[in-house]
Amino acid sequence: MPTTKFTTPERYQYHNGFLAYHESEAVPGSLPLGANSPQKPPYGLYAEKFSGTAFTAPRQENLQSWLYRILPASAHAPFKPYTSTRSAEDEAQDHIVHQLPNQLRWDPFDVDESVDWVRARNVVARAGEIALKTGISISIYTAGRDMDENTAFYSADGDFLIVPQHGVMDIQSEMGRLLVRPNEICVMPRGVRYRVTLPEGPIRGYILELHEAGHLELPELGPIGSNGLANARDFQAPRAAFEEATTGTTAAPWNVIAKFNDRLFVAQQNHTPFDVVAWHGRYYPYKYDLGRFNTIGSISFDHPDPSIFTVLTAPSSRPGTAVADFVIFPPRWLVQEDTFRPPWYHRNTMSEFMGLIHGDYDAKIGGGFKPAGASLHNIMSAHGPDRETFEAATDARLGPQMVGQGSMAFMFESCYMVGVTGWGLETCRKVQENYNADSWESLRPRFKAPSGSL
Ligand SMILES: O=C(O)Cc1cc(O)ccc1O
Ligand SMILES: [Fe+2]
Repeated sequence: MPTTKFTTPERYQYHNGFLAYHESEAVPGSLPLGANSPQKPPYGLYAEKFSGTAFTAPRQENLQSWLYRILPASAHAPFKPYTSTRSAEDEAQDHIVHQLPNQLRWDPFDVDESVDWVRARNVVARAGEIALKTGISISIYTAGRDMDENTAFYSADGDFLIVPQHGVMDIQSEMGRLLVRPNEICVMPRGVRYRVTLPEGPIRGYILELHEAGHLELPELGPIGSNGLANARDFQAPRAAFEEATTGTTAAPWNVIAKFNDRLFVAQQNHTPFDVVAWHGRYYPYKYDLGRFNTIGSISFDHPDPSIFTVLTAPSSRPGTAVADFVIFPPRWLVQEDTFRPPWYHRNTMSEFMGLIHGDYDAKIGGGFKPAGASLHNIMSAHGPDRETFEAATDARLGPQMVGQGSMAFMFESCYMVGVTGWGLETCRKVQENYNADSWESLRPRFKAPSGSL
């Protein structure tokens, strides 16, 4: 099978390891020795602490970094609302959340080439309260333009788990540069300032926004042992890289755009935010190549729970119950004997939002679930293979079988009931009217009572 694994172009340099403690210096000697905040940090840099968890969060969960930069992030004018191109009524309409028990499926979302990363996102499903640090938002992003020169963006609303479906993202962040391509994912933590450019044209993809306090983790491996699924060494963080600050009256102004409680604000400053010469800590953006996922499955019988495909999980306070799991369905061999191999028909106490990066999803061979589309099976909304998949799997002669070749479906699974936004239901115009009819309503009873039993 070997799945394609990406290599790294020379221009990008990474540290490897999942939430490992990294030290990164763009200029040798710019990290202070044996102290975080000496009276005079090396080379006249300012020291800045960047907290991703409460100061007193338990050691294992505690994510903080120290940044050594030319000017501190606070050196900017006050934030003002960022002007919107749409009316307040339209925006309000798009954000209303509708709780619905229906199974939903969307055709591929259109790319809006007129916007950049700042305006790229449309929330399709949501739970919780951003200001209380609870819940998640699921968005579709599309863009056709680089972010303006001298512009940086950050979100105070939570970590972004970015799942590109189309197009390449070149991300210049405070901590360094990341190249993110479809079949890779990127986690951009709350607060990190960054600028997105599109070296190969338009982009489209999905974002899981984690409003909940806390961060994505690797799942426990239990009896699997010490390796498998997403391996820690395959997560890549940027190495420190900086631009010279330009200060004084000749400096071009910079715009820092903040997403704050789902509203955009802008503040001006006369120096680049990308002036971090060195950093150390565990709070930083990172990326992961889904082609490196070590997929594990049944080698005997029955269809295992999809939790074996979890890449990252954001735990709730209830053990084993996730605020959000990011689960993938990579190419894999199926060998189970006397088994209905696709997913079972099921109802789930968790909500399941699915997307498709490329290829076909093996539980929906009847068509209709397409790359750049999506589906939502909310809490206790019944679902499972479509009729075509059911019939093919029931009648198949079982032998070793490769599924998902050239394909990558994924699921954001959450313990929350997610509401569908006005944008997701109406504005995007992608909801499939015939999802139930096309998938399940044509299933016929196959029950035959044994003779003499009635
Ligand atoms: O519904 C789906 O297609 C996702 C899914 C896949 C699987 O293998 C088992 C359970 C499940 O919800
Ligand atoms: Fe499911």
